[in-house]
Amino acid sequence: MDLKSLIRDIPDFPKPGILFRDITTLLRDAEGLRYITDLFAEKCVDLRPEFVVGMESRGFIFGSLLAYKLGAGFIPVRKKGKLPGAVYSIEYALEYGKDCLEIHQDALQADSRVLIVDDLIATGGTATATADLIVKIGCELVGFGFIIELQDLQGRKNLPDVPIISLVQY
Ligand SMILES: Nc1ncnc2c1ncn2[C@@H]1O[C@H](COP(=O)(O)O)[C@@H](O)[C@H]1O
Ligand SMILES: O=P(O)(O)OP(=O)(O)O
Repeated sequence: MDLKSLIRDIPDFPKPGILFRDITTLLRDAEGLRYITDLFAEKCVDLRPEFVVGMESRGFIFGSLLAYKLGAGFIPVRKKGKLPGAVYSIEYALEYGKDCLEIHQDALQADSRVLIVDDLIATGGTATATADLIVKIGCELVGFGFIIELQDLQGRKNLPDVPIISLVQY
């Protein structure tokens, strides 16, 4: 399947100079959604995660689908102030700005096998920050999974040395 034809490019969003890779057009295509979910699961199954951690908000969509397929639990990492319980927080740099991510302190137990999932890796700042949270809790980071990888930005070079899976590269 030609996945790139299902991903819409929107120039200058959310600010000038950014070419936004819009996955909503992939999500609305039933065949494309099923195909990418099955492919993602096939590529990640050998990592045997007990939990998939997904970042707000597009990471929730693909992370949940993947967790379901792999028989794993799903844990949301959210933007500042969204989670109701006690949290661990971390600040991080985006391709277009700066933000803060949080995870519930009791969401994961030390030594759990965790796979981090987001829709896209650009600079790797979001994924690195999430990995720092996971490692701080004492979990075993088994890998990263992304639907899209922006290779020019070389984000994977900034990530810890674990398997990094991406399905569509630009
Ligand atoms: N070009 C982009 N299109 C869509 N989404 C993007 C783009 N660049 C970044 N994002 C979102 O930001 C994070 C990844 O950025 P990092 O620089 O790797 O931290 C990811 O959640 C994307 O949804
Ligand atoms: O649009 P979102 O919520 O997926 O967030 P971000 O652009 O920070 O990835």
